[in-house]
Amino acid sequence: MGSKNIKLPKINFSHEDLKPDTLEWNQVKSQVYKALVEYGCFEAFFDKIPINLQKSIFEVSQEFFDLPLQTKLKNISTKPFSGYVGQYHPSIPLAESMGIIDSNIPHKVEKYTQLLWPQGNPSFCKTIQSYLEQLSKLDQTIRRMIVESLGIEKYMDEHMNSINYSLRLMKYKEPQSDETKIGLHAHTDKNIVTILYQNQVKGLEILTKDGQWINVDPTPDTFTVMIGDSLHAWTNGRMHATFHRVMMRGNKARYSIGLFSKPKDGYIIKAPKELVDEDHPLLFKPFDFHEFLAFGYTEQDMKCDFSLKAYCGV
Ligand SMILES: O=C(O)CCC(=O)C(=O)O
Ligand SMILES: [Fe+2]
Repeated sequence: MGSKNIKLPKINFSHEDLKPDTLEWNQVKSQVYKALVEYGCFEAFFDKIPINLQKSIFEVSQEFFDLPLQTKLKNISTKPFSGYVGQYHPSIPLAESMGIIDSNIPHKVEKYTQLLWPQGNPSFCKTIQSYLEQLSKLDQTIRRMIVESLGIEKYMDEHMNSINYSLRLMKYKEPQSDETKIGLHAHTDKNIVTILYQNQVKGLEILTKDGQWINVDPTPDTFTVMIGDSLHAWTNGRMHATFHRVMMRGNKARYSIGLFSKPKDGYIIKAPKELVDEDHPLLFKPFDFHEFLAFGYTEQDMKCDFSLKAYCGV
């Protein structure tokens, strides 16, 4: 049941000088920590995406989804859920998505653009790159604050350098009836941190720890930040990984864009020893993210509520 009363915490990242060791930084950091322990999620007010980029990111996304199916299918990937996925599953026919993996690596976005538009599409390429460049600063600020809050600064460089970014464009068709239809089933993300942005069509819901679904209702300059399983594991359970889903209503298609920080190939996720003690026994055995990801799409995973626990719970 959706609850109308609870609202996600909203945190302002748009101070002029949000730099480590300032009063502003420490204030925002304590809000981030509190929100992530309590909800694993918050809304971030972030003004580094200029209005023209806020607009063009959805324009290029729509341009992509309007391509003929044959063209979209050129972006297929050997990694699960990474390339173009026409339908995640027959039970959620409204959803369609396109992943650009490791999009922070130079020339990756050029390569995807070239594949889809051999004649070139500089505005697609540039829009995706600028969006990634700006929004990844928010991801970095948040992860830095998390490491500081946990008092494990000696792992700062290792943690900051352990990730790559994937960007995923998503479209959910309008339900074409008065009913509410499922857009995406309830799940936790498997990566480190996810930052979601949507055109102004609502649909995202998150589950609170006490089992209430709350609607997320962002504005054009707010982004929804949530913790994935891998960061939950790395922090030995201190950061909550949020269950979320998409419910579609009304007569407008919903477009959303996800920025996913995720461990680099071969990086083993292992909670720092400083976070493990008698009161906080180790929750998960060390694991390889990409192997966990592959497990995530097996039948065994589909049957359990919390696949991380099934995969490597102690
Ligand atoms: O479209 C959204 O807002 C949510 C997407 C999502 O949860 C995901 O891709 O993991
Ligand atoms: Fe998700």
